[in-house]
Amino acid sequence: MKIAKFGGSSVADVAQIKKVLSIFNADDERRVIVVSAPGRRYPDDTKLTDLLIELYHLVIGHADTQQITDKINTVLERFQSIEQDLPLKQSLIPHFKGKLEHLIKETTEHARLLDALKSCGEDFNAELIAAYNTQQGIDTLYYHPRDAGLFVTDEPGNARVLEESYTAIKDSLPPTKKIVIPGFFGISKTGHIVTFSRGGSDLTGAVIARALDAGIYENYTDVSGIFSANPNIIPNPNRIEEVTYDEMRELSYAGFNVFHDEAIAPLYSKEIPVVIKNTNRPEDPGTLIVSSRQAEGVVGVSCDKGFASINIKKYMMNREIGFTRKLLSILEDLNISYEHIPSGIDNVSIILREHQLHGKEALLTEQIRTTLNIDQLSTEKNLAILMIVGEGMKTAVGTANKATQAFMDHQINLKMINQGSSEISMMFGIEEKDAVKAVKAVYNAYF
Ligand SMILES: Nc1ncnc2c1ncn2[C@@H]1O[C@H](COP(=O)(O)OP(=O)(O)O)[C@@H](O)[C@H]1O
Ligand SMILES: N[C@@H](CC(=O)OP(=O)(O)O)C(=O)O
Repeated sequence: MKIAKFGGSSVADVAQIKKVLSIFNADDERRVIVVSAPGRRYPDDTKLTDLLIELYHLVIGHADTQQITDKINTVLERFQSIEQDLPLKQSLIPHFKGKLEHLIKETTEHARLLDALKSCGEDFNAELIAAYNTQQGIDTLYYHPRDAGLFVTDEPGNARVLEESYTAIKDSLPPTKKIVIPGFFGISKTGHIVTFSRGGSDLTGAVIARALDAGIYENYTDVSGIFSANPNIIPNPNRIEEVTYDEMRELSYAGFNVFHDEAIAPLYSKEIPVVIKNTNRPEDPGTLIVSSRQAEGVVGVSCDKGFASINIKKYMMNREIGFTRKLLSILEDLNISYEHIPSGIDNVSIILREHQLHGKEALLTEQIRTTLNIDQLSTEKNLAILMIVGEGMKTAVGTANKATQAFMDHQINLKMINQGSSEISMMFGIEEKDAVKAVKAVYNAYF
């Protein structure tokens, strides 16, 4: 059995949706598809999810009724134009309109309203696509995550999948029918709609693939696979034929947004392979994500912005038993997650995503100063992290040298270097302003 997920670019308009359905219907093995909300049709277009977020801000900002109505209409017009062009005989627009108005009227808590509105993009799209396929004579069911058994934690905007979902989904979905499921959200045990982080429809597809023990998880997008660097920075980059789960997790974590980094977790323990394919060129082989491969050198160079570093210095830190534990418990108490902890004998840096500091920075630094009696503390922001990734790095000699030489040749100030014990990636901390230059320089050094 194959589970396929189609991203926003694959369902942005009628022409794209028809390509999706021809892929869906071409193979009986392809039983469940997960769809995103309509994405951008042209570069300056707004993703439907972003229109829904704008609607939320108007509602909570007590904008006048006309502005809210206009935004609801803008959302509905995207679906209406899809319906008209298909054409769908029985309009779903009155139903969608009622649902949006009901949510706005009845949802009092802001975080809940945001999640509920954000979910409507994928939800309406799935319902519409299933209805059209049925109209075309292929009996197709639409399954809301509530009915599919996709249960998640209750953290608005950042849901985690609950383990019990896997059996619930297996038990809920009829084994012989074609099914369309909206991506990006699940249902908490208190019955609330909770969304994943942005790009999270990839995760929905992965969860369904694992629950149904799929032979393959196909992830359809607008590029013919994963490239060794972001194609928006490097023109015509090298296409990766095969990449491991571990390599992909590192690459998507640091900016390869073509596949959500959390989507690897449900798949790797069951060794369900993933193929990244192009909806516009389904005949292209794409990129296969697998558990192991014959690896040589570096497979990809990724870079992501928006990091901060808290640099701490204390003489004799290396002799102080329990220092790091106390430091980490401060982060834990403030519910802050970190990314890397490069350290020296008398200093340690905590690298985290800048958004983790929002509203907590003063408290965090104050607690570190007072609890740990340190000598110096400084915070650096606007950092980028560049990663070179490859299972082959374990055995290759001189890999780091190529990157550091590239930084030197291009006058890029290197703020820190870190290599995890798995030796499949190396992280370089640089200033955000150097990010594009650095990717070009390092990519050219390896490819
Ligand atoms: N290394 C990479 N390989 C392929 N695509 C990448 C890479 N890094 C970034 N991208 C971008 O990811 C995009 C696909 O992801 P996304 O926009 O989320 O698609 P979808 O709407 O299908 O989910 C590509 O169009 C490309 O611009
Ligand atoms: N629509 C959501 C979820 C998603 O996965 O979208 P896409 O498949 O277009 O990346 C978002 O924009 O974040």
